[in-house]
Amino acid sequence: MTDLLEVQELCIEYASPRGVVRAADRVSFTIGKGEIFGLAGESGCGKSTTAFGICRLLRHPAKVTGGSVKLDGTELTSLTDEQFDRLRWSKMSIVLQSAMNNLNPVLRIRDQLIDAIVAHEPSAQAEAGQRAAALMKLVDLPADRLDSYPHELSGGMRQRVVIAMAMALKPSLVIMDEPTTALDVVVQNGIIRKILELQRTFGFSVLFITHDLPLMLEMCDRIGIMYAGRLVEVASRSQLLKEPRHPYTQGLLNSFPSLSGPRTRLTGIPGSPPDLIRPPAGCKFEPRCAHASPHCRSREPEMQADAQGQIACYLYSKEGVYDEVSASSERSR
Ligand SMILES: Nc1ncnc2c1ncn2[C@@H]1O[C@H](COP(=O)(O)OP(=O)(O)OP(=O)(O)O)[C@@H](O)[C@H]1O
Repeated sequence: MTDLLEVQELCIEYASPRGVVRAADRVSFTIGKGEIFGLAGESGCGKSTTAFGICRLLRHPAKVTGGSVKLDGTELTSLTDEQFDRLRWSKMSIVLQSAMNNLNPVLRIRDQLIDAIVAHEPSAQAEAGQRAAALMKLVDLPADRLDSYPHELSGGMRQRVVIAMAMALKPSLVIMDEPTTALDVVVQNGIIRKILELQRTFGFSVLFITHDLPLMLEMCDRIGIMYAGRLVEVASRSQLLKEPRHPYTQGLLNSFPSLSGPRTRLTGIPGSPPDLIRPPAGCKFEPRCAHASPHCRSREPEMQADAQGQIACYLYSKEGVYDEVSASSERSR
């Protein structure tokens, strides 16, 4: 599969009165053309910061301090704001948790859709009204809702409008950060089905973020697991369902009940994530890890690729195995 998005060593920091929070720490992953890629991890691990860094929605005091983001070969980090604005919506669009954050409360839906189209395709002025109506149809909303203001629509309808808007210019990448979290389960299901249908029809790639791990495992082709600002494992959905490898991934998956498998006791993960201002020197998960060895405390494992995906854990690297062997022979002396 050809890569559409290539994120390399992305670093994002927040300056705070207590010190610098490194919310995304050398994050690297790729998303293939037409692929749905998920970012998962506990609250505060840096998922939204990473996504916002990619689509340049970070606000002060957040700052990209290093790394590279390429979309279809174009380096995004060096674009001017003006160049980036041209690319946003046309090549990359964004669907956020609360539709009210995406929509202008004082503009009718029709005007918002037309504005989005004409801002990037000035020549489409004459046909923009028709295109707006077609977009409403695409997300199963009646055309007369074009005359509504956002507050006159239900939460589910608003989110459908936002999805329609994200589709307006046929982008190659859609970033979805908790697109259904604020909605009830039934509405949520309808929206997810719609997103998948549109994705199959248009073939765009998706960067998908949700707290709902079962949903992520259902939707995504590949998933990156983040912990304390670092990606610790990247693997296909089938690999994660069959054999999650990183102790953190295993803990995360054990925190959710399975709807289809046998009933098992939910174990969760003891402890809490580290302070990102003063993270541990070695593996950031080491203080909570049942498999930690002395090596894990002294140096952070690097992400390594193998047949099952990518993993940053000494349990799966020769370096860690050798260290564990020498540590145990020292212990037995
Ligand atoms: N304005 C800010 N100033 C300082 N630190 C911040 C700020 N915004 C976010 N952070 C920190 O950055 C880290 C990453 O936050 P982020 O919101 O990206 O995580 P997340 O994984 O998306 O969480 P959630 O799932 O709750 O949305 C957190 O530790 C958070 O406390």
